[in-house]
Amino acid sequence: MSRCRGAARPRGGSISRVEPISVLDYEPLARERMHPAAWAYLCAGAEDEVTLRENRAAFERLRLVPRVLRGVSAPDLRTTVLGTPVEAPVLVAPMGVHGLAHPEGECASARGAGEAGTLMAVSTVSSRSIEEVSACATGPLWFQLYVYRSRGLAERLVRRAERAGCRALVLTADSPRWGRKERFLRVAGSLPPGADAASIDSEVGEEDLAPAALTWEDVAWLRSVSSLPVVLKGVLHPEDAVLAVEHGAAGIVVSNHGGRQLDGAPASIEALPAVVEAVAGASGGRAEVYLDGGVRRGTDVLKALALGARAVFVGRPVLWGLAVGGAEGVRRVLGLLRGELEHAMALCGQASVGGLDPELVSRGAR
Ligand SMILES: Cc1cc2nc3c(=O)[nH]c(=O)nc-3n(C[C@H](O)[C@H](O)[C@H](O)COP(=O)(O)O)c2cc1C
Ligand SMILES: CC(C)CC(=O)C(=O)O
Repeated sequence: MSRCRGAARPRGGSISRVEPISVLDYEPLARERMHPAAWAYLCAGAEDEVTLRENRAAFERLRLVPRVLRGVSAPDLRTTVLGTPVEAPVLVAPMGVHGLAHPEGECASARGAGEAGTLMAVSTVSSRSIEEVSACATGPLWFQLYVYRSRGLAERLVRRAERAGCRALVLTADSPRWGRKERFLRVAGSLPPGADAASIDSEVGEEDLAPAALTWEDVAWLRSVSSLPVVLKGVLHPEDAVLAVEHGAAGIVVSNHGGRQLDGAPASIEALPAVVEAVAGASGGRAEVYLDGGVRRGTDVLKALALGARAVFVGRPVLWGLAVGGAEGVRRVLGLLRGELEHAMALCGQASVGGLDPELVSRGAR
């Protein structure tokens, strides 16, 4: 399979554009620039990639029902996430090893995100250390934490993230073991250069680096070792969302890890409404709910916001932009999504991203 997704793209015609005009235009350009094994790793979903495809299909099944004659000429996209202002509710998802896409790795992505006026979540398995990324960053950072069997490592990472100025800890909850990325396993046994995890210190052995089977007590543990807000990533069940709130999570990312963990899990946009409702009941609206998985268009962002997400995280497209144009490519990908969101809001008669009506979204034509 040559592409991450199989949707038809315009063929033939005499017009060739130098500049990509949508996020999806970056995908084939990125593929040309990346090592085949790195590309397979980036694209891969788990096993049959049912959930990977479903993330997109579920967005495409939803319809936006516009409101008219509302005099909206310049929608306001600005919002805050856990108190941090961002220019638009489109954030950079934590992803490992950006060095596979560009030699500057997360340093370039963090600059691109900052220049786009948004925040980036830095993965535990970043190609540049958290200190290096923080030194390059021009915008706010969160730190994504994988808790391995070595709790000492987790605590050291938390301290370093705090010292590096990260504003929240994103605890990934959906990975008690790594998903089987068969698309990658078929083409390569290992990753090409650029895949070293620079923040993992040399004090830990290979066996300490297996993921831990976490429990809710570990959320309480994380809160006890840091005063940073904790965001729980990888929640799909509304009862887990309630438990997250009860254990002190300040935010929840409704996510199936971009279809890379449990194949057969629901699309995140389908899981979102029930989680939003559960969190509203459990926290009185204090905990923020975010979504990731399959966001490729401004209209996807608008659907997620209307269904109750405060912001979305974008994964693979950021790495496509990074592979194509370094920091500038990341800025452009985020800028395209932002521009499309603004356009979609104007067409839907929506003046601001706060308090969008769920009625804006329908499951079929009215
Ligand atoms: C190459 C790659 C690496 C990833 N690494 C991490 C990671 O280190 N930690 C994590 O919590 N999620 C990781 N994810 C999952 C993303 O945070 C996010 O959930 C997913 O990419 C969103 O879906 P999208 O790619 O369709 O936008 C990774 C995803 C990809 C594609
Ligand atoms: C397997 C991990 C080390 C990185 C990750 O979360 C991912 O590639 O999806």
